[in-house]
Amino acid sequence: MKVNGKHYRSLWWNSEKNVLEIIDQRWLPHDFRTQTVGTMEEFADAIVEMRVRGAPLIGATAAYAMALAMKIDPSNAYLEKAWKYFNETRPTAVNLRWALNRCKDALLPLPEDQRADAALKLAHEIADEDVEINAQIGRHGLAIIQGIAINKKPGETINILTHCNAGWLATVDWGTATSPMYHAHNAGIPIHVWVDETRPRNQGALTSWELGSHGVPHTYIVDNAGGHLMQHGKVDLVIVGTDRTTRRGDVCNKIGTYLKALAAHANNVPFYVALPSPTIDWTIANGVADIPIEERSAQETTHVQGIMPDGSIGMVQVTPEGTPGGNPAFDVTPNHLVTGLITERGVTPATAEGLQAMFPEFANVKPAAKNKKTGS
Ligand SMILES: CSC[C@@H](O)[C@@H](O)C(=O)COP(=O)(O)O
Repeated sequence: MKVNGKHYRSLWWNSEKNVLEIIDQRWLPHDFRTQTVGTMEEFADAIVEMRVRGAPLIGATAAYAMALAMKIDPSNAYLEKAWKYFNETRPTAVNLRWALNRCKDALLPLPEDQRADAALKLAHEIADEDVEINAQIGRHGLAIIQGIAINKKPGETINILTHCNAGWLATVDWGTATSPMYHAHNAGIPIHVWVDETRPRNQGALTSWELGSHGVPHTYIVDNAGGHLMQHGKVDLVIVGTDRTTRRGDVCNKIGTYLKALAAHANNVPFYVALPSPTIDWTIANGVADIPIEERSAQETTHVQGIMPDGSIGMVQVTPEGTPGGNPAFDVTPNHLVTGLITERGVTPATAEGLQAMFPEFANVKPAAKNKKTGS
């Protein structure tokens, strides 16, 4: 996607310096800063501190992290150590484990002297695949938006609500939930996006920045406005992303998504979830019982970052001194509240049968004994 007229992915390989470059998302939307990531600690920190964030981007970053690990030490022991080290960075987005497993499975059979090159090649492949997957999600999501447009008057705007940032910043490019929006906008369909602010980290500000850069009309709203807008017919559909989808179609996404799904259900508003297949955890069915929910620092709830009167980026406290804050970062929306899952292969009902029909190669994955704390 474009930033000040220049095309960027959310991460890219700098072949002159032989390092990964990322956008440090902690400073957005106020400042566009890029950063090179060249050590194991920098990779882990980038994920933990949410310099990179969003399930698919976390997965792609982890693949580059494994490439670095293999450059440092291509032994089996270091491969296992790196897998464990990075797998513990964030617990909920299953794309992290998916990417680490894919790297491990591909690298273990290789002789050690081939692993560093193979790992880097694989990381590039995972990043490129993510872009293609998200473009496909956009094409399938576009068909849904076109279906809604048919029932509108010519030129009438379609209002879409989204939560968090499941945009190009959360992926390598296009985004998941935003990809149908970009495709619809590019196709000349008049859309307008209600952007939930998404407390406590305000990922909605990232979504607003993205949509604004691409010229997509949007309005930033407080998290609690969605139900009211739906009651008054001001939302035609909801599209959100997901960090982990179970094999029966329960979806785990940024905290507050569940409330949007409940409101959508009560108001007959279609509620779609856009996801690349690496976000599906085929080993679990019941998302509420089995998906590990990340609990982040209370400071993310008691403080808010923004532009200070002197133009610098600063943090202000919004609660009385010493107020305890609770910060579960994700929630689970049960499958019966989901109208459909928009995947790279098409749109499927959020059911075990629907997902298995779309991805038959995973039909026989065995349920794993789970460690709910780590999801592994
Ligand atoms: C395409 S991204 C889907 C999800 O990862 C996104 O909606 C989300 O919840 C991101 O959470 P974050 O905590 O900002 O990493």
